[in-house]
Amino acid sequence: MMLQQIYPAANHPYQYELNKDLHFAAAHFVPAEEAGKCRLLHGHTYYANVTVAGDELDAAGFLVNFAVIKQLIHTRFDHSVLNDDTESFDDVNPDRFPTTEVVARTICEIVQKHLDGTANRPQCVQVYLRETPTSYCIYRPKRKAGSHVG
Ligand SMILES: Nc1nc2c(c(=O)[nH]1)N=C([C@H](O)[C@H](O)COP(=O)(O)OP(=O)(O)OP(=O)(O)O)CN2
Ligand SMILES: [Zn+2]
Repeated sequence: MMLQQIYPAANHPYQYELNKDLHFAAAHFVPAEEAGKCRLLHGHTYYANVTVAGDELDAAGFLVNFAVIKQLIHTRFDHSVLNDDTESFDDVNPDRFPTTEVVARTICEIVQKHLDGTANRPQCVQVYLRETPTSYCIYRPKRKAGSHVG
């Protein structure tokens, strides 16, 4: 069961906004000297809140099915070693190390890729990702020219 929590509001111009909480267990390491003990393989239960917004609903009256958001992320990352997911992460480029920041951005990108293929094309405007009881990151994609993100 998820802890019910109020998250920081995403700034966007849309009429509808939905939020999906989900969690997954995963191991990772951060291959940087600066990461200290986190250079060693260790695990977390990640708690994510994904925010999707838009003006148009689909044929079911959804912005996007909550279950689809969970399936996209949970199936991909639950009980995985993030560093082994070479489609999203690598151990050479810091912008692809599986840090909280990069994992949050990656979740947003995975969700947006799905949304871009839907008829109503809503936007993933925020991903809140908690890695430990004391550490979390919020990723908000920048507005793209010609879109309403942001
Ligand atoms: N900006 C970031 N800093 C750190 C990240 C990260 O992803 N982004 N990751 C780590 C470690 O992977 C670790 O899992 C989390 O670190 P930390 O919050 O320091 O964990 P602790 O439980 O030791 O923290 P307490 O303050 O004792 O609760 C490190 N930094
Ligand atoms: Zn960690």
